[in-house]
Parts: sequence; C-alpha cells; structure tokens
Amino acid sequence: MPRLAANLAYLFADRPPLDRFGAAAAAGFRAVELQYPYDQDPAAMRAAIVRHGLVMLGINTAPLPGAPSGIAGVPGRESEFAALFERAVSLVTALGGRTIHCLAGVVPEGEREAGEATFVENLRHAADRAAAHGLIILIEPLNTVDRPGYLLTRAEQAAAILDRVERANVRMQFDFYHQQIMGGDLLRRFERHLPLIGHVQIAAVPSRAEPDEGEVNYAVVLAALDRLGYAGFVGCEYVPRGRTEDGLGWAAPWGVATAVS
Ligand SMILES: O=C(O)[C@H](O)C(=O)CO
Ligand SMILES: [Mg+2]
Repeated sequence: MPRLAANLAYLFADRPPLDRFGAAAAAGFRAVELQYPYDQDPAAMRAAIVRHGLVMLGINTAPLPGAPSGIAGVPGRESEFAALFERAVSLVTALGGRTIHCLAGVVPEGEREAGEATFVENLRHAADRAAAHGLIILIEPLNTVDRPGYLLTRAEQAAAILDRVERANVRMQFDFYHQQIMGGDLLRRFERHLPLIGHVQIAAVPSRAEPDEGEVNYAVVLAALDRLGYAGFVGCEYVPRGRTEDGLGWAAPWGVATAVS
C-alpha cells in the first residue's frame, strides 16, 4: 500500500511550522517532507519529528534572492551552489532526513546546453559529498506553466541527465502533477523511469488541489505504484481547498484520516 508523506510547506500550512508535525501525525501521515525550513530551529524540528514518530524525508536547496528556483544548472554560479548544497547537507542531517532536492534554476533559451552541462557537473560533486552522509540527491522536472524558463521540465530529460551524472545516489523526483502537464501518459512514463525514481509527489491537475479532482485518476495511479513495485513514500504536495483535515477523504483508503470535527 502506498505510504503517504505530508509536504508541510503545503499541508497544515494554517498552523505555525512547528505545529504541523503533530497535525500530520494525528491525521495518520507517517512521514513528512519540508521544502525550505531554513528559518526554523533544526533542534526544535528534530524534537517534533521524534516526538510524533515521523520519518523525515527531504528538503530542497535554499532559494536565493533573484533565483527562487535554484542555481544548480546556472553556469557561473558553481561555487554558490556548492555553498548552498553544504547548507542543505547540514540542515537535513540535523533533521535526520534522507534527501536533498537540488533545484536546477531558470536558464535562458540559448544557454540550456551549457546549463545542462553545469547541472551534471554540480550534481557529480554534490553526489560525492552526499555519499559521505548517506544522503540521496533528487532532481525534479517542473512544468513550464508554473515555472517558465526552468531548466529541467520532463522526466525524459531528467533520465538523460542522470545517465550523464553516473552516480547511484542521484535520482529523479517524479511529481505526477508536473509530468501530467508536461506530456501526460503518466503510467507508461513512470514505469519506464522507475529504476531512476527516488521519490514521488502528487496533486490534482490543473488545480494543484487535493488529488481527488481534475484530469488524473489518483486511485488508479496509487494502485499502479503498488503493482509496479514502487517502495518509497508518496509526497502529498498539494494546495488544500480549505482546512487540510477537511480534504483528506481521498486518503482514507491509504491510512490517512478525515477530519472528525
Ligand atoms: O514545486 C514542486 O513540485 C517541487 O516539489 C519543489 O519542491 C519546488 O519548489
Ligand atoms: Mg514537486
């Protein structure tokens, strides 16, 4: 059965950050992912994770002023990326987490080949650093509607990058929301890339709300993940229509509870 993880940048976001861990555990989530928890106290977050018996998954590399979508694939910013990555390693290690999503960044049309080469080199260096801590690096293709100009947009492109990086601890984060927008054919593409996939995320398309509406049938998708042998967590990275608890009906078959009040 798919194991659901709460993305606490999106879910329970009506609460202060430290209160979201308990809310996720109370709803039945067994794991959490955090995105950008750089302004929070790592020891307090770790204590909350342990207190609520949660598995801590991953964080993202931090955004920079003028570069909210990262710089891992931006030529000329390699030393800044190395520093960003070290910061992510320290934080995720303090949280007891497992993965760092390295955001590639926005790269102008004429520089995308150079951007990919930079991304590959940066990922190789980062992978070697990550290996020393037993960490996995994730790269995630994002859709061009929400992120115009983002370097990494399709699962096929991510697979080609991973092929060039040649490091087993660098893997693809397959977000069904983004990949539906960038070509669809979700189950075939997921299966084709499964050996490279390190994490999965879901949200309705096109609303990015609870995965119980829109053009993707997530009951079918989640059953397929099981059938195909995906053993990782499924990150719930959606924007709740209202209170998170009130929209969890879709997750009841997967062990997460709906609101009682
Ligand atoms: O937006 C997404 O889908 C990502 O998972 C992310 O972390 C980039 O902000
Ligand atoms: Mg995502």
